[in-house]
Amino acid sequence: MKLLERILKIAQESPDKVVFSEAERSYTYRELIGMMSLIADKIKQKRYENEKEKLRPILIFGKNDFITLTSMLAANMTGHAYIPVDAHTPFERTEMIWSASKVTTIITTAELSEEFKKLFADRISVSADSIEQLSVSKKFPKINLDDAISGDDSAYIIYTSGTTGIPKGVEVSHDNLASFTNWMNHDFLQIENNQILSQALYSFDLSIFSIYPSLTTGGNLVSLSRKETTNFKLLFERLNSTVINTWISTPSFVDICLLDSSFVEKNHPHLQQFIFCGEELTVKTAEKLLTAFPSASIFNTYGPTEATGAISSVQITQELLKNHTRLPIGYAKPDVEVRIIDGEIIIIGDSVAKGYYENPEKTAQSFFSIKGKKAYHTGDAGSVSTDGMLYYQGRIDFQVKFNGFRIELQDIEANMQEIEQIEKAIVLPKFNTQHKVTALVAFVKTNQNLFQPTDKSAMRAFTKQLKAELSKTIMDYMMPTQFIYLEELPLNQNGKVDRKALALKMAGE
Ligand SMILES: Nc1ncnc2c1ncn2[C@@H]1O[C@H](COP(=O)(O)OP(=O)(O)OP(=O)(O)O)[C@@H](O)[C@H]1O
Repeated sequence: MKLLERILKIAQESPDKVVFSEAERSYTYRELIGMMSLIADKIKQKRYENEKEKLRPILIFGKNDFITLTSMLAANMTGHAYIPVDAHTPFERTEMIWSASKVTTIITTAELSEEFKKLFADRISVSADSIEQLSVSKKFPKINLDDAISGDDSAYIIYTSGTTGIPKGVEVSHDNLASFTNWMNHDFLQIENNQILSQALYSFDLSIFSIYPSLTTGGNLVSLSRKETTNFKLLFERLNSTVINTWISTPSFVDICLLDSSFVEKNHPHLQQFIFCGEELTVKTAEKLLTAFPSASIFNTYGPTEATGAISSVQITQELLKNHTRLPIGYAKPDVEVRIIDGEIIIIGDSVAKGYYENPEKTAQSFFSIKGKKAYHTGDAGSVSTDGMLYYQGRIDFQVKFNGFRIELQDIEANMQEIEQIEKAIVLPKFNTQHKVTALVAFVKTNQNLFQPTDKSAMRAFTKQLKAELSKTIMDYMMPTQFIYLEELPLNQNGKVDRKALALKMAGE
């Protein structure tokens, strides 16, 4: 059954059930289908020069809101893949994605500045006002899913930044997405009338953890706007006035929430599970979370965009926390095999995406096949235990040579985070003009109130103590040469620690 058919079935059975909640308004499954069919009609009215053009993906430029979500689904309904681009994406990056994807249809759901208006001269604009047209009729909309994507048709193309800075579009098929969705619906807690947090931008593949499991099980997406995620006061107002059962975010985002004393089980008794992906879940974050929410289940999941969301998961228990300094990333989902080849995690099977859109060269570098099955080089170092538990050991491209020694930067970070006074640490190499590493710089967020940022002598004393402590667990040649203390580590728009911003900071020092 197509994913959209599953969503339609739920909508027909429970049209008045709430499917999506924003701060100001909620929407029902009937409105979801109504809005999809309204946008699909607009797409169908577009004239194409030839049949090939007609099949090209649709770029959707908008915020995390109901009209953007329904535009994405309408694209799939009319047989197109969608390319989600967040409305806050800088113009140049948007232009790069627009030209790399060679799209002919663009849907915009947010207000556009003049330069964007010019770039998207030929666009379908969808505004929130159209929803009001639907409210007039209470009849269930007629909808035809004959043209909807299925099988190996592409569902979406998500552009990741890529190490070169030129965006690469990961092309994910309907069946990739169905495999992920089925796994999510079976391997985690099954909650009736699930209220699922939808916080990740649609342009980040963490968003599929919320969208598809929720829509295919009759859940409600509790959607946080950018205004809410970037404003502490608004964020906690919203969180404290909303019921959430399933939490999905990066570990860095939950770290922010844990800063507020209101983020505890007493105030959120319905929050039953936390699912993390996208970056390393540290022992510290997991411990704090289990202290704040002792009855909740915490899952660490792992996967790159190229393998559709996540491919492994494990519940983080007190027992695991006791026995590990670096948490495992779990057991592979049933239709995926993980092998470690030359220290690198290789993912094989149904989750592996189709490749990089319109980029055969880059596709050939990372995608290959093993015994007729699709396989992907993750670029992550890892190991597997005899019982199949997967361990992550950092990005291979985060390995550097310093004074002749091969050093894993994330290994230093993990050891620093073991130290009680350190919340989070990021270690970056400093290069000279010959691209040789000349120093290792550690950016450190300490526990609150350890010392005043202006108190240089307290800072020096702490650095000395820190080095002494660290020298018990890391080799001399791994010791960072410089320690920079920050009140907060910057996050990128996907809610992961922004290493690029830190590197720029370092260059400016
Ligand atoms: N549970 C986890 N623990 C440790 N690392 C993780 C975990 N989940 C994901 N990752 C890291 O995130 C990577 C996948 O992230 P994603 O697909 O978003 O691309 P990215 O490389 O971070 O982003 P971009 O290419 O846009 O810079 C994985 O390859 C892995 O390095």
